[in-house]
Amino acid sequence: MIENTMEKETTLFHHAGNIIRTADREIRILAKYEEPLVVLLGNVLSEEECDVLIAHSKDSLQRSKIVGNREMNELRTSSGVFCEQNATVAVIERRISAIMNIPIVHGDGLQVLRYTPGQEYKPHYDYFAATSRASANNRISTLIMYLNDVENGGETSFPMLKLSIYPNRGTAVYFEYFYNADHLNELTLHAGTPVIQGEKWVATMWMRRQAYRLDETPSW
Ligand SMILES: O=C(O)CCC(=O)C(=O)O
Ligand SMILES: [Fe+2]
Repeated sequence: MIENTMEKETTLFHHAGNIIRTADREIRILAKYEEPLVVLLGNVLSEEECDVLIAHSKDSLQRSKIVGNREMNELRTSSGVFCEQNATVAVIERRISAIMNIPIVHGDGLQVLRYTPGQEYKPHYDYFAATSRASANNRISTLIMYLNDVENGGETSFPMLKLSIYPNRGTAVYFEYFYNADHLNELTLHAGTPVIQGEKWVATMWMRRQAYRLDETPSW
């Protein structure tokens, strides 16, 4: 793709046109915020895939409670698990890799979060601070997939862009934050606003600059 002459920074999102054709699905581009790039995507997951991810994670959430490694912090009050591999997860990860245009071994793994009423994810960045050890192989892009329709609340909001994405089953939001101009990265501050009514389920993939996983069939 030919870059704009207006000193536009590089992007990984090289998809032209209205549709991203992956091996098994046509993803629709619904909306775009140009800089920092935030793209709303439709038809990312089928209803069945959403259900499989929720059911699969429900079990793991249950198990992690039994083991007692309950996670508690003020920033994020939802509960989350990294998905164990299965056939559906493998198919979804291949699709995610095509959308994000990065090999899946750069990914942290598919994390599923569940929010109940009152739960939220306060404003944060997905990348690590330059001073942290994790920043040696920092995150560069995010895909948040919405696994269910939420009755009320639970938007993903970008307060500095004054932009809110409402959770709709099967859709996703993509954004990236490896700009040379740091202020653009800082504009990707985002939050999962409190769920008011119903439950909210999302699956998130964070990509790293370099390979992160050892192979394509890790066990978390
Ligand atoms: O739940 C949301 O809308 C936001 C999730 C999020 O920011 C993340 O998983 O990094
Ligand atoms: Fe986030």
